[in-house]
Amino acid sequence: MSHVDFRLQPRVDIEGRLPERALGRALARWVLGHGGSEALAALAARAAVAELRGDTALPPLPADEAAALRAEPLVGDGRVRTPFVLDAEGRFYLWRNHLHEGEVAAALAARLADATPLGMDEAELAALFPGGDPATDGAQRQAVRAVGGRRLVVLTGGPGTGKTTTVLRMLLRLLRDGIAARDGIAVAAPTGKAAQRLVQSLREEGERLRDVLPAAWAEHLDALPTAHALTVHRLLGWSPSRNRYSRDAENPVDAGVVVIDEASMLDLHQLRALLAALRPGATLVLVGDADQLDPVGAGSVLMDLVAVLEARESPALVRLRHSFRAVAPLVALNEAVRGGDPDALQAALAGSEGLARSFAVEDAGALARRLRHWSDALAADGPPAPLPAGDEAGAVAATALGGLAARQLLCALRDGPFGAEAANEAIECRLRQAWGVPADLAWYPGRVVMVTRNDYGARLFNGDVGLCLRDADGRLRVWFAAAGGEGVRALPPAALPAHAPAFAITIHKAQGSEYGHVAVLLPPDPEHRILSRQLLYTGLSRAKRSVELWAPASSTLAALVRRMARAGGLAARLAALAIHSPDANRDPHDPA
Ligand SMILES: Nc1ncnc2c1ncn2[C@@H]1O[C@H](COP(=O)(O)OP(=O)(O)OP(=O)(O)O)[C@@H](O)[C@H]1O
Repeated sequence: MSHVDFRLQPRVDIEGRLPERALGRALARWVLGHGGSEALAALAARAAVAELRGDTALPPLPADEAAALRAEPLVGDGRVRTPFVLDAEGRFYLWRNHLHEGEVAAALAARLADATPLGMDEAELAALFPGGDPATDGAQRQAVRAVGGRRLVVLTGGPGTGKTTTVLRMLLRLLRDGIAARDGIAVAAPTGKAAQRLVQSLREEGERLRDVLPAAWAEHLDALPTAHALTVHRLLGWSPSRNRYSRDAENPVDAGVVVIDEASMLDLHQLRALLAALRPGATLVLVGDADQLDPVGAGSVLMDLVAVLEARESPALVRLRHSFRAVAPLVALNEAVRGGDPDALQAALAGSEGLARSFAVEDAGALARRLRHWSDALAADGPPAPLPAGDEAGAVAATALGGLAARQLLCALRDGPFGAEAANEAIECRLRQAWGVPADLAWYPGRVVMVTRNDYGARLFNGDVGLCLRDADGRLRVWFAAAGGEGVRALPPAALPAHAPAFAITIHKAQGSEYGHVAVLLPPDPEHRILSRQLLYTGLSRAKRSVELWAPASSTLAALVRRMARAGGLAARLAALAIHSPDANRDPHDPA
C-alpha cells in the first residue's frame, strides 16, 4: 500500500486562530490600565500567546499600524527599556524577547567575527580518519579543520551522519593544539538523556580509536570528557531556589571548549544564558540537526543560525550529509521530507523495497486495525521470562532493555483518539489479552514505561525508559539503563517517579533516540496545527532499518508542505550583523 497520491491540495490553516488565554487577557488589562490603546492591548495579548507557542515576536505589522503604535508611550524602539518594542521592520516584541534576541545576535556575531583560522597538517588530519574515505567523510574532516582558531562552529546533519564521531575528532584536534588541554572541555546537552548518550558515544568511539590511532594520540584520548553527562542547566549552574543560573560573565563556565549537543532543543533564553556564561576566548561548538523540531521554549535558534550561515557560505558552519547508519532507502525518504518534496517522497516509498511503507489510516477503524497488527507483533514472543537469579539477572535485563529499541510507535499527538495515550491503552489491552494478564494488575512483565519528570534523588530523568521484569524470586521490578550508560539498575514499581506507558510515545519525546523499526502516526485531519515538515522528518528519521507511515495522503501532504517557521527577528538580526563579519574569509584549506 505504498502508492499514495500526495498531490492532493492541502487545506492547511497555517496561522490558525489565536485562542484567548488568561495570560493574554491579563496583559491586555495591564496595558489598558497604563494608558495604552485598545489596539496595543490586543497586540500585547497576541504577543504573549504567541510566545507560549514559541514565537519571539509578532510578524511585521503593516506600515500604518506600526506608525500608529510608535506614538504610544509603552512602545519603544528597543534602545531604552519599554514594556513593548516595535523594531524597524515592524516586528512587535515583549521587552525581554527583544533584549534576549539582541544579546544573542550580538554575542554570536562577535564569536563569528573573532576567528583566526588555524591550519592543520593534512597527514595528521588523515590520521584521525583511519581507513576513511574523503568521499563520505570529507565534511567531517572539514569540521575538524574549521574548529581551529574559531570561537563558534556549528555542526549540523541528520541522524547517523557522524556528528558525535566528528565532535570527538574536533576535540582531539583541539587537545593536540594544546587549547583544550590548557583550558578544559565541557560537553553538555539540553536533556539528561541526550547528555548521557553523548558521553557514552564519546567514550565508546574513543576506546575504538585507541586501537587504531598512532600512540601519540593516547594522552589526548585520555583527556576526552567522558566522565560526566551534563545538562545545559547543570553546566550553567541552575539554581531552582534562586530561579537563576550561577554561571555568568563574572563567574563563567570553567572551560576553553564547550560543546552543546542536540542544540536544536536550545531555546532563545537558554542560548542567551549560555553565551553570557562563556569565557570570551572559549570555543563554542553547537551540534544538532537543524531540520528537527523546534525547542519547547521560544525561538528556533539553531535553525536561524544555520540558515544565516548557510546563506553566507560561512566556514563556521559544517553540514554533514552522508548517513553512515540508515539504510539507503531511508536516507532518500528523509531527504524527500527534509526538502518538502511530495514527488521525491512518493518515489522514495515506491523504491524502498518495502522498507518504507505508507498506510492510509484515516479513521478510528483503520487505526484500530493497525494497532492490532502492531500489538500482535509485540506480543508474538510472549511475555519476557523471569530473570535468572544472581549476577546474571542484570545482563539478561540489559539485553531485554536494549531490545526495546527494535521497534517503536511514534505519535504526532499525545491526547485524543490518534494520540499516544490512546494508542498505549489499545496496545496494553491487547498485550494483556495475549499474555493473560488480569485487567486490574497495573504491572506485568514486559510493560514499558517512560519517566515523565526528572527525579534527581532516584537518578531518573524525563525520557528514561524502563522495562518491567519478574525477578527469580517472583518480584516485579522496573529496569533502567544506569546513568552514563554503564549497566542497568532496577526499582520496585512503587518507587518510580511520574511515568507513563511507552509502547507509543510522542515524536517530541523521541527526539534524540533511534529505533530499528518505527511507525509514525499522524492525525487524519490535514488541518491539524501539529502537522509540520519538521515533525514528519523528526518522526521518520528515528528509524534505522524500516519505517511505516500511518496517515492519509492529505495529512502527509499537509505536514510536508508546512515548514514551521517561528516568528522572530533573530535570523534578520544575525544576517545584518554578519555582513560586517570577517568570517566571510575562507580557510586556506576550505575546498569551496
Ligand atoms: N567517517 C566515518 N566512517 C565510518 N563510520 C562512521 C563515520 N562517521 C560516523 N560513522 C559511524 O556512523 C554511526 C553514526 O555516527 P554518530 O553517532 O557519530 O552520528 P550522529 O550524527 O552523532 O548520530 P545521532 O543521530 O545519534 O546524533 C556510528 O556507528 C559511527 O561509527
